Amino acid sequence: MTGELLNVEGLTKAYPGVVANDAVSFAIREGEVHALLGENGAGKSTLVKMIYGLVTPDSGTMTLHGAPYAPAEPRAARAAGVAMVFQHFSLFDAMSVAENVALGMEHPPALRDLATRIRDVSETYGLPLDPDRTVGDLSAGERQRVEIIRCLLQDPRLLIMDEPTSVLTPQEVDILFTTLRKLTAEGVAILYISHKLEEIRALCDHATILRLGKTVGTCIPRDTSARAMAEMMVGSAFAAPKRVGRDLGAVAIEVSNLSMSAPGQFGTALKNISFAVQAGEVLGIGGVAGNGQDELLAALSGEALAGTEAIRLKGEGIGRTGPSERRARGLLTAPEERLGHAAAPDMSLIENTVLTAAARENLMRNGFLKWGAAEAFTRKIITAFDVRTPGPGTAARALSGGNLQKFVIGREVLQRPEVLVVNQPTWGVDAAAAAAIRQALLDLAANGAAVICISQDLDELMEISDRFCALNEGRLSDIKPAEGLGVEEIGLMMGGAHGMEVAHV
Ligand SMILES: Nc1ncnc2c1ncn2[C@@H]1O[C@H](COP(=O)(O)OP(=O)(O)OP(=O)(O)O)[C@@H](O)[C@H]1O
Repeated sequence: MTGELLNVEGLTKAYPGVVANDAVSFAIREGEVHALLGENGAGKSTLVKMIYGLVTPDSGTMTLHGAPYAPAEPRAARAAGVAMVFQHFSLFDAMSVAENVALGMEHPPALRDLATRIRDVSETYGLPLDPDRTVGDLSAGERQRVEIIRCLLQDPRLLIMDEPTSVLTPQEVDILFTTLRKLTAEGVAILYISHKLEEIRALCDHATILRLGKTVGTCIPRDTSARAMAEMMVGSAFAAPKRVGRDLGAVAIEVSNLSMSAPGQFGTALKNISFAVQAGEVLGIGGVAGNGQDELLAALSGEALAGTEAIRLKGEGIGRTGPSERRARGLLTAPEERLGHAAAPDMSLIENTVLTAAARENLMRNGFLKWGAAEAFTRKIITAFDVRTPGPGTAARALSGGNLQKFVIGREVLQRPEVLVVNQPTWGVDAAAAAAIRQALLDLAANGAAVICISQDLDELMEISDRFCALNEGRLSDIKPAEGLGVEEIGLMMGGAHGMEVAHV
């Protein structure tokens, strides 16, 4: 089980203004879980895309099982035994699990045979999944299993996983890790990208660390602390977020008996939600994604309209007020999905700044854009939030995931909101940058803003929230002070709707 599987030698890939991978070398052995660590923009995705045939290196070589390996496209990589599970799943909601799996196969068997094979793989690897279910009805964890099973049906020798646990409940993470350990016991190697360092310590045998496109070191995660790994990534020490004592002011936002029907077949209805947040306070809303988080954010942002009095901003009913008017009045939001929703992929960062900041930052005059002012504000975001990019004219889609996330949050924080609502503010963001974003949210509250943080990351919520509640199937739990809240109590508040799943291994 210790033979070398993949050897990467001097891989280089440059994009305009940045060398994403600069002579990267490392090796993966059969049967090991190998972590790829690095801060946002370090070059992890670019490296795995080259291994999977999605990006062609400018120079460098790879060998797989000792033979030259240079996949021109993913199909060639798959044929050579390399599979990849992406961060964003490419599944069709209206189709069944088996139909979705068939779509990703070169030569799919008859659906009935495929369903049997899916059941077999699902049993063997402890990944509960019914091939006949409609994908739109599945939780994020179950959707991921569709992708994993699609990969396993190809009998891979190397499985690449890009941030696989960011959408999973703790129980689903356990199921996934059990599956991955089974695979490695059979000699499959796993290349694992994640910013969750404790998970890496629990799962991975070796780690390679990238910084600014170069390999800067390796470590044995089990023997290295999470902080030491984070500091190897950044190249220096960084501060954990600090809370300062805060005086709470008047109620800034109040939601009363907010009910809304589900926006579509696969959405979640909001049921009688009530809460109030004072100036200077951080309210944390936990829960597994898909329990009404997006719908609550849409109701607060004004993308979905409620009854006038269902949402009150500084005492005034705004439930039927549109997004621009709410922004003008100081209620700002940053949705979860950064590409497409929070940012337009093909537009530059400057244009993306204008999309949400035009009114509050005074970036328009007589219907014309004040380009200089927009560029200056964009530069301010880039500097204050350490967004790694060649410049403000870069298209949003060219940023690494974590850097775009820093931009999206920075753009709202710097507009001095009176109420800020964020959904998964540090999704895909490295440890140091996540600490900086959390600090920015705390600072905002310290300066008198009311902050509502919707997140699946319980550690994050405990770190910054004054009070905590959870969304479960569109209902909000009781709201409790975050300090001293135990894991068990939090579990009860989350309702366990998706948490009781047990792997039949
Ligand atoms: N298609 C592209 N066009 C231009 N620049 C790109 C492109 N893809 C990546 N880059 C740049 O290459 C660098 C490395 O990006 P990459 O996505 O590999 O980082 P990463 O380590 O995966 O980051 P994250 O943890 O944020 O996902 C970044 O500076 C990024 O902006």
